[in-house]
Order: sequence, then C-alpha cells, then structure tokens
Amino acid sequence: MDKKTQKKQTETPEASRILSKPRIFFGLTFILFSIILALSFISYLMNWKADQSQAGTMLDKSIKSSNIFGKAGDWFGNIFIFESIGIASFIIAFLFLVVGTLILKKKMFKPWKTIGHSLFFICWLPIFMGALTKGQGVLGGVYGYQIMDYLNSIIGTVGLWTVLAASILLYFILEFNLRPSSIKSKLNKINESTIGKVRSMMPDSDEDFEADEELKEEAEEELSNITVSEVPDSIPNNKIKEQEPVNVPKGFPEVPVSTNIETINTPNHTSFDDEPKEVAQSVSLNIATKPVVPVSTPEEAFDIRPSTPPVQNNTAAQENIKFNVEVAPVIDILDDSDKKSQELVEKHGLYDHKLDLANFHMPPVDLLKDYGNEEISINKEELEENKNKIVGLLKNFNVGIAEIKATIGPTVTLYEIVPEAGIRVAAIKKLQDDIALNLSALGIRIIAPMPGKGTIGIEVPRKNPTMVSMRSVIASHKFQNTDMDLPVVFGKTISNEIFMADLAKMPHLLMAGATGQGKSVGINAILTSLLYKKHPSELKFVMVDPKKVELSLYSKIERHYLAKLPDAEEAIITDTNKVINTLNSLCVEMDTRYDLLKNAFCKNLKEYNKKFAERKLNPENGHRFLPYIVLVVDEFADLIMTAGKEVELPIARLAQLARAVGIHLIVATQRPSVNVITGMIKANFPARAAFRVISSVDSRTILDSPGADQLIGKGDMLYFNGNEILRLQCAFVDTPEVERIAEYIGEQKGYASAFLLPEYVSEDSNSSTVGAFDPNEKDALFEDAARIIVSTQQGSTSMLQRQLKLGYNRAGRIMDQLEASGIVGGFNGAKAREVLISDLHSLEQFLEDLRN
Ligand SMILES: Nc1ncnc2c1ncn2[C@@H]1O[C@H](COP(=O)(O)OP(=O)(O)OP(=O)(O)O)[C@@H](O)[C@H]1O
Repeated sequence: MDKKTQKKQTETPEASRILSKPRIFFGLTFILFSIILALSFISYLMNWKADQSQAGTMLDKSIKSSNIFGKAGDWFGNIFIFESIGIASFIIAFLFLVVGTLILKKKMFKPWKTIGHSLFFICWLPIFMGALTKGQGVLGGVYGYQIMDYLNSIIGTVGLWTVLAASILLYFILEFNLRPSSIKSKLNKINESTIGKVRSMMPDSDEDFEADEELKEEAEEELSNITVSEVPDSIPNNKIKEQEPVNVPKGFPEVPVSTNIETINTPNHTSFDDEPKEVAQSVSLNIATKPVVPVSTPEEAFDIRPSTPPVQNNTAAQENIKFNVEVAPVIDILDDSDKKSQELVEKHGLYDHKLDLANFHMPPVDLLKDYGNEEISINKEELEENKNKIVGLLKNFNVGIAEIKATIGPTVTLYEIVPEAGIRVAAIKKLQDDIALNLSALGIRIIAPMPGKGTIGIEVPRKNPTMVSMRSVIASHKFQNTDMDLPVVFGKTISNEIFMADLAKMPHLLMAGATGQGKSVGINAILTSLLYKKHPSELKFVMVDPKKVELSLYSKIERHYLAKLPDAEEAIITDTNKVINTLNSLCVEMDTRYDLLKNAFCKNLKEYNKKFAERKLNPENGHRFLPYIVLVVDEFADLIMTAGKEVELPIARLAQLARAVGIHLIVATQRPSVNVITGMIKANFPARAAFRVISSVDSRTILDSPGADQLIGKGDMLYFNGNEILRLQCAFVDTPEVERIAEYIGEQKGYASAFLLPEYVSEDSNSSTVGAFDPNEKDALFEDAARIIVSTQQGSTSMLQRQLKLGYNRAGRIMDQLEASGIVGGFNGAKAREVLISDLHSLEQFLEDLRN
C-alpha cells in the first residue's frame, strides 16, 4: 500500500495523463459499443415489429434485417429492449459509455453515483413504462410488464401508481435535496440570474454531469445568500465552493436556534419571511462556520424573534436586576516594624550611606593621561600581505577559501574565513596546529570554528598596534552610564568595542600571566574602574601583595577604600601570616554577613542594603550598611608556596560562598600551574583572565584551552566568562596615573581608619593575642554580657550582638574581655565558645571578686 501511495506521489500530473495502449483500446471499445448499442436500440424501436420475426435467424443470410446494425442490432434490441427492460436498456448503453470514459481517465462522471442513479431507473423505468403502456409495445420490456402485472395483482392499479409516484418522489427528494424552500430559493436565484453567473464562472461546469452536485451548489448559494453582508461581491466562485462542508445535510436535521441569531444581518431576509424555521437552520449553520456579524440596527435583522423568546426574556430579566460593582480597595497591611520604618523614613529620609563622606568627590577623568589619537589606522599593504599569506598557507593544506573578511582591532586583526563548499571545519580544526606553525609569527591564534558564526577566525597581530588608554574607556558613554554593581572595564575587544564585566556577577576572577605581560596593569585597570564608580562607603578592598610593591600605591586610600584587621598596622598585607588571618577574618565577616542577611530575610547584599536604607533593619540589632569587599591577591603562587592549605582553604571557602554577601575575589598569579590553581580553586572562579603565559600547558590550566601562550603581551589578553573566550586588549593605566588617583582620593576627608574586619585569632596564638584582663578597661556592658552568656551557656558573639543590640566590633571586644577574664574559653572556629562558669550564682561571686 505504501508502495502504491509512493508511486502515486511520484507520478506527475503529466505522467498520469499519459494513457497506455490497452487502456485506449478498451476505453474506445466500450464507448464504441455503447454507441452501437444506443443506435441499435433506436433502430430496433423504430422497426421492432418487423425485426422481431427475424430474431433467431442470425445465420440465415436470406433474411435481411432493417436494423442499421443488421441482425446483431436486432439481436441486441430483442434481448435488451423486448425481452428485458424496455427503453431502460438505453441506460445499459449509457453505462458502457461511462465505463469507457473511466478507462480513458476522463472524469466526466462520478462512477458510483452514476451507477446508483442508473440502477434506480433500470428498476423503476420498466415498471413505469409497463404500467403506462399496459404491456403494449416494447417500452417496458418483458420484465417491466411482468413485475408491473405482479404488483398490480397485489396492490391494485392505484397502489401501483402510488408506489411508482412515491418512489420517484422520494428519489428526487433524497438525491436532489428537493424541498419546497430550496425549490423556492432556486426559483428566486434563477430570477436573480445568480446561478447563471456562478455556473459560468465554474471551470468544468459542462463536465459536471451530477445533478446532485448542482443542487449542492444551489444549497451553498443559498447559504452564501444569507451571509451576503460578509461575502463581498468580488469573492470568486471558488470561495463559495469552500463552504461545501457547511452543506445542508440531506435529512433536514433539526438545528437548534442560536442565541446569536439576532446579531446576524442579511439583506435577503424577505426571501425567508414565510419560513422562519428554515431561516433559523441556515443561520445557525452559518454561525458555526463564520464569525458573527454585529447588527447596527435590530430592525434589519432576521424576523425570527418568535423562535427565540427565551433570549429576549433573559435580556429583560438581566436588565431588571440591580448590578452593583465595587472595587475592593488595596489594603496595605503594615506591621508595627513597617510602620516604624516608614515613620523613620518620613522623619529622616532614606538612610544615606554616603553621608559620612558627604563631600567626597569621585576622581575626575582628567587624572588619567590622554595618550592622544586612538583611532585605528588601516594599513592596506599589511592587510593584503596577511591575506595572501593566509590564503597561500591554507592552499598548502588543500583548504580553499570562498570568502575572507578582516576586522581590525586595537592590536590584532581578525581574518574571518569562509571555507569553500565541501571543506569541513572539523578538517581545518585538525590542521590548527600545522597552520599555526606555518603562520609562525607570534600572536597568531586560530579559532575554528568561530563560535556562532561557522567561519574560521585567524587573529594576526598588527605591526603598529593602537594603545587603549584607561582614560578613553573610563570616559566612554558605556562606562559612565553603566548600571552594573561593580563595573570593571577591561579594555577593547577585537572589533574595537569597549568591553565591560560586572565583578558582582563574575563573581570571582582568576588572572594569570607571565611576568611583564600586563598583569599588573590589568589589576590596576580593574581597581581604577571600581574607584571611578564606587563611593568609599560602598566598596572596600582587602589587598594582599606579597611582592610588596605592586599595590603599595593604594596605601593612600586606606581610610577610604581599604579594609584591614583591627590590629594591623598597614592595610596592604604583605606578610604571609597576616594573609592567613585576614582571609580567615574575611570568612568570619562572611559568616556574620550571612547571619545578618538571614535575620533580615534577605537573599543578597543588594536586597539587604536596600532594606537597611529603608530603615527596616535596626542598627541596634547589629545591622549596618554592608559595603562590597573585594579581595585582591597578587602573586597567589607565592602565597601557596609559603602557606599552602592555610591559604587555599579560606580562599576556596570564600570563593564558594561569599558572592551573596558581597565579597568578591580577584586572584592573580604568574605561574598558573596545577599545584597553584588547584581544582578546588578553579571550580569556584568561573571568570578567568589570561595574559600571555609561557606554555600552552599554563594556558590550559587557566583557560582550559590553549591560546594564552600565543598572545603578544603588552595587555593582549583572553577573557573567559564561563562560556566563551574573548580576545581583548587591556586598557593601559600607568603607575603615575594610579598615583594621581590615589592622591586625589587620599587628600579628601576619609573615615577615621580603614574598614575594620572582624578579628580572627588563630588557635595556636589564642593566649598571646587576647591580652590580660584589665577590670578598669572593661566594657560597660561586660557584666550584662557575662550574665547572658552564663544563663544561656552559649559563648556566641552574634548572640551578644542580638541580645545587647551591639555592633559586631563591640560585641567582639566584650567577648575578648570575657575570654580574658576566664568566663568563656578560646575561639572555637565556627562553634560557640565554651562557657567556663556553670551558673549565675557562681558568676555573681566571680564578678564580685573582679570588682574588688
Ligand atoms: N594594556 C597595555 N597596553 C600597553 N602596554 C602595556 C599594557 N599592559 C602592559 N603593558 C606594557 O607591558 C609592561 C609590563 O606590564 P606589567 O607591569 O603589567 O607586567 P606584569 O605582568 O605585571 O609583570 P610582573 O608580573 O613582572 O609585574 C608595561 O610596563 C607596559 O609597557
């Protein structure tokens, strides 16, 4: 069956029209035979009396026949007309014609319908002719007469005629859909000459033998007549034909009157005036298939109201019901704390974290050096030379090029190649190393294929690169109008666009690059962009610089932007031991921040600070405005070498958890080897920046792919954002520029000290750091704190914060005093401290002793 359908599908219309020879032969034979039969019958009817005697004398040459087809004609006439069905024999001849046309693939007749009609008349006509001629003549044939005679004897003459009339009537009603309304509408239509029009527009109307088809069309026209307002005159006839599925069913089914009837408008309503039920039928069918047409004036609508009284009653009833609509007022339910915060906001306004340094001025762009014209110059000779080199080289590897396009960036030109049809990118990818070797000039990087482009990219360094100055990117519209939380402008892309990323979203950055390749400049570019965008109250840096010289420039901004441990002399940490304490202190700060966020029901720092600004968080409960903290670690390899796991663990912990509380890490290293950038660290630093590294192994360590070893240095970098690798030219900011910025900030009024990180006391230095207890210096809340701790038996600083409504630092100091006095044990990591006094009575005695 499948084969058949396939065959059918593959046959073109022309092919299907070509007839095979047997087909032609048999088709024509049938048609010819039908003609012979018909002519024989006609001839027989004219001479049957004379010829009847000749029947059975077929082989007797002496007897001549008057039939135009001779004795054969006589024989046919005798067999079919006389001895069988009378003039209904013509239907037999006609059926031969139908079969002939079907064999010849002439779709003149619908075979099954034609056979159906023919059979009816083959049965009906002989009886009718038999009854009409009362057996005289040959018009009814022997069968016709005998059946008529038989029926006559059973049901009588009247009964016979009734049966004949009823059967022909039923035939017309069922087959041709003849009912009074359609006859009437047909007559109307004829009057309006629409049938003539429609038929003339139909392509094969002359071939349309079927009377029922014609009647169907008339029924459709009748429908289209009802919806004349919707069907423009210009709609061709085939549009009307499309309505065939809406054909009026043969059995006149009862169609319920739609309630939408009133909205139907028809200009022809007069033709249905006397038959409202019929109208309702047609209309509801229309509703099912066509959109309802709104009525402008109800008078123009159908006169069908009697058939739809419930609708009117309903409408009337609906009109009488009073219908009130009330819009519920939006009830703003404020709990006590919300009310209080609203009152505070009304009284003092939103909390402004910048107020402490209200007169602070952000550094102006002028502090950055103007390096002059940064427009990219196009060197046509260089472009041509590189192009020829690339085309020639790829030819050596049998890689044809269909198209080549160059995009000139600040330091490199990207040649995008569309390979010739048939050359697979995978094949070129295989050749990547060979091509790179052949294009051995430093800095060539092949990207096969270019992500999302289907081309191959070859990056070739320019002979005269254009420098990207920090000033140009900071002054750019893009940077000035950014809404990023921690905007970092790296430089420009290969297509000379300014590239920015949000450190808050990165959320931590791993940087690598061999010495002298631009890593320090890169860190300065990052810090500069943050300094140009963030107020000192919003951002604090924790700087770790084992090399001691790289970040020392920033010491001037200590009281504005830097954070340090309470006991640290300098904010920029250079001592490995202090680095460990600082990193752990950051972990404590992270935990504290999580506690604060949890108590404030906030998911992240931004939400928390917003709530705090709206005065919804009480500072007495330890809440405070939380600045972003950016930890910058230069020479990470050095730290790992000296402190190993002690550094790696807090870094990994911070990297894993700190993003939500606004602590972000920038970790830079010269040697991106696997023992420095361990799997644990790498997994938590999705954003990576690679300057030129020494080997492709290093490149793979930092970026998980080669390429960083092919860079040309001087700020040429690859940036991996977790999805794709981008080649960038890092913005250049020189040391004097950074100095100027630091000076500008440092000269302004700052905080009393650097932002103090929570104190972290390592287990082995417990006794040494918490000094001896001095009762004279004890905090005013010392005794209250001691009572809380002993009564709850929990040595927790955050509990003290909550209970005594203290800030973290004061609570921490009290806890240190409690430890020094021997009420609580030493710092116990994440766990609460041990409480050394078991009950309040003992405590009171202890406090009494202390007082004395
Ligand atoms: N973005 C840049 N644009 C132009 N030149 C740059 C850029 N970055 C660095 N350079 C040049 O490269 C030199 C070295 O840069 P940088 O000091 O940043 O290297 P480094 O990788 O930090 O080296 P080290 O690790 O030894 O400190 C700079 O003095 C400068 O001349």
